[in-house]
Amino acid sequence: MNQNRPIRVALLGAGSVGSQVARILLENAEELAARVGAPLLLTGIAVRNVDAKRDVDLPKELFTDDAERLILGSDIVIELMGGIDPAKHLISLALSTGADVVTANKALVAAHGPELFDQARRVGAQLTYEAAVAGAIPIIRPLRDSLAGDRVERILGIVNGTTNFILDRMHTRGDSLEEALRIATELGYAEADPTADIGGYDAQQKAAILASIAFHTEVPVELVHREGITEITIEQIERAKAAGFVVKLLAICERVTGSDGVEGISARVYPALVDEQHPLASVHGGNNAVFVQAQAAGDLMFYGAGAGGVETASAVLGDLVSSARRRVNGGPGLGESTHADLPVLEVGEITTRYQIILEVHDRPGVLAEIAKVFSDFGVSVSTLEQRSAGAQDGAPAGPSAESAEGGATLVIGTHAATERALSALAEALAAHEASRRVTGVLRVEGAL
Ligand SMILES: NC(=O)c1ccc[n+]([C@@H]2O[C@H](COP(=O)([O-])OP(=O)(O)OC[C@H]3O[C@@H](n4cnc5c(N)ncnc54)[C@H](O)[C@@H]3O)[C@@H](O)[C@H]2O)c1
Ligand SMILES: N[C@@H](CCO)C(=O)O
Ligand code: NA
Repeated sequence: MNQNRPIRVALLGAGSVGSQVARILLENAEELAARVGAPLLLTGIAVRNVDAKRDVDLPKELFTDDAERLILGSDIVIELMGGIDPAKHLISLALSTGADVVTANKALVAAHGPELFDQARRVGAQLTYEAAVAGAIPIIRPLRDSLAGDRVERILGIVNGTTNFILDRMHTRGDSLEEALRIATELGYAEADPTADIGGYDAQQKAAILASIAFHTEVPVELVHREGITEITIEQIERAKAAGFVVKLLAICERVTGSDGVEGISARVYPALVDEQHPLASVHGGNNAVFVQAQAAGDLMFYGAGAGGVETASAVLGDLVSSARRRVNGGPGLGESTHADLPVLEVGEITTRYQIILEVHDRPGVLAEIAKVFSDFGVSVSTLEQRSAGAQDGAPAGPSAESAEGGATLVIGTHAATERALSALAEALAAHEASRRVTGVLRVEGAL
């Protein structure tokens, strides 16, 4: 029998995630109490509209539209409303009373994490956010605790379920981006405004959070280079497939040395070609995976559901149990360490590889002219494939209508070079009089 007083838990938000958290809290109350050493008492659920119809049947008397009142007197506040306002104010209010806070709000943690962590530290409270990155997959805690004695070198993550679902559908079924997004939204993966997903903003926030923890450095979200998937075409996907690649939206966080020899870090998000043999290539649907390379541990892969209400509720409840145990047993709150304070280098400084698909005039000397552009920019070609108009390569459409009148398509893979040199090269190729059209420029990541 449990002798400890109940832990008072307030829930803010009862949407996809919040309603599942409430359901599990109520259904598994006995088991959770046994694990914590005290009952977890759900004191209320703050929502916008108490009468709204919900997918999960929860006791009506728990609902309130007065979040501030609910927070006062709580031991732990779970924020699952999303957005910056009023979530930030409410979390700050909760921390000011000494309550621990659990949140899944990556937008808030990425933009205002440091000030909230500071506030938590000052009052000896704990602010945890396992669900904010890669949903159900344990990744925050492994990076912060399990790998705290190692040196993380690189993280390569598929951290947005919506875009992974879309790219996977485009790759495996030839769906359009719009059609695949519609289904991802129905499945509850997409953000309220799906621009956050397809524009890469959600992954950018997650990359900022991952890089901050992995490299013990505050990484402001605006220093994370971001490109979304809105420009990706079925043609690019098919070309990638024919060349043995898949297109994935990657969050990449790594230690890098800048051109001036300064050690720093890079955090960036963009769609990239991944070799079909790479473990990240087999991450399908709305799943996420985070591939971590650490000095002593070597390669680690964390894989599972990165989105979805009930799956994400698992991560929220894990944080809740952690805070509740601390309430029962005492001890300091988990804190963030930012002692390394490494500079975040601009994307131009990083080294990567490109695959460029270029439609050129099919006439003598074109290859030599194109090769000269590469050498002018100091970029070396690693693979070159030329396809004449109408060649069967498994790719649809391929050469444009124009190229049927005597054009050819070049698929050029580069060796590693700086992003600055590669992007200047791609621009010069597009402007070159031998070229008709650049149909695709994608980085190649995840060398095997
Ligand atoms: N859905 C997922 O798969 C997923 C996965 C990981 C993280 N997250 C994060 O979890 C959080 C919640 O996501 P969700 O999908 O459950 O959202 P949702 O839109 O389904 O639910 C939001 C809930 O918050 C309430 N709410 C919003 N603004 C409010 C306000 N001003 N006052 C009172 N109540 C308010 C709404 O009434 C609703 O009950 C977000 O931060 C999201 O980024 C979601
Ligand atoms: N919209 C997000 C939800 C999980 O953070 C995604 O698709 O991954
Ligand atoms: Na997680």
